[in-house]
Amino acid sequence: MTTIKVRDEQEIINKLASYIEKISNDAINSRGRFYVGLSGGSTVKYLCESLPRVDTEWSKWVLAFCDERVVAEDSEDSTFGTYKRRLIPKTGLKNSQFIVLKQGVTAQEAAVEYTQQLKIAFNGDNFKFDLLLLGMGPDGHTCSLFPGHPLLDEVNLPVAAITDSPKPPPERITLTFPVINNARNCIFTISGGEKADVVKRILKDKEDLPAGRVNPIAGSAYWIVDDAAAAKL
Ligand SMILES: O=C1O[C@H](COP(=O)(O)O)[C@@H](O)[C@H](O)[C@H]1O
Repeated sequence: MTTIKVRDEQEIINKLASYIEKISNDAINSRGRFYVGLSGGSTVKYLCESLPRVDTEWSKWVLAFCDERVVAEDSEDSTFGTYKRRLIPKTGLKNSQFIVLKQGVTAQEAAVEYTQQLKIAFNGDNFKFDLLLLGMGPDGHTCSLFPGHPLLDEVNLPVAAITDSPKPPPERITLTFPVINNARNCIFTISGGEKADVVKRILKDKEDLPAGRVNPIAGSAYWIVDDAAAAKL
């Protein structure tokens, strides 16, 4: 786990852009594709600012979601819907490069169908992302993996449904830890004083909270944290 302390949100955006540029170009040069997982919440804001600056071959990107809300695509809560409106027009990406949630089905059905789409994208069962772009809530959740939830211990399903998310909306799908910790790189972007406590609990006190379980077996985890969020380290 590497902690990168930066001054403010602008520096988070700068740092994120340079990491993404390097990781995407390394992946494209070595394997011809760049597999990336996106999160919702505050990560959207950082990616909408940093990705348009990245010098990369956009056509080689394959984009999935670390978690997604089971809502209509035109809902404010849809993570893909938000990227579609706010990010795609600012980059060379096309809608068709995103692996999106099937509409009009239950969370369980959506998780099964999403798994099928990932099998096609990865050409098999080994879902190895080059990069997962992660956020963390003030309770320590990441993706839609919440403290104390049984999904933290899911070892069989690569993508699981959750219908009792403590943070609305309640119905979501999420990658599980076997896939998260199979990634080559994970990057958290964390800002703001309201996250200072949980940042300390995880990075200093080593408390067992979901975001602290992100520890890729053969990869790297980076925490880009601004001064306010790092205040208690
Ligand atoms: O609900 C969610 O929350 C987390 C954290 O959000 P943040 O706004 O505190 O950064 C986010 O990473 C996840 O994708 C989202 O569905």
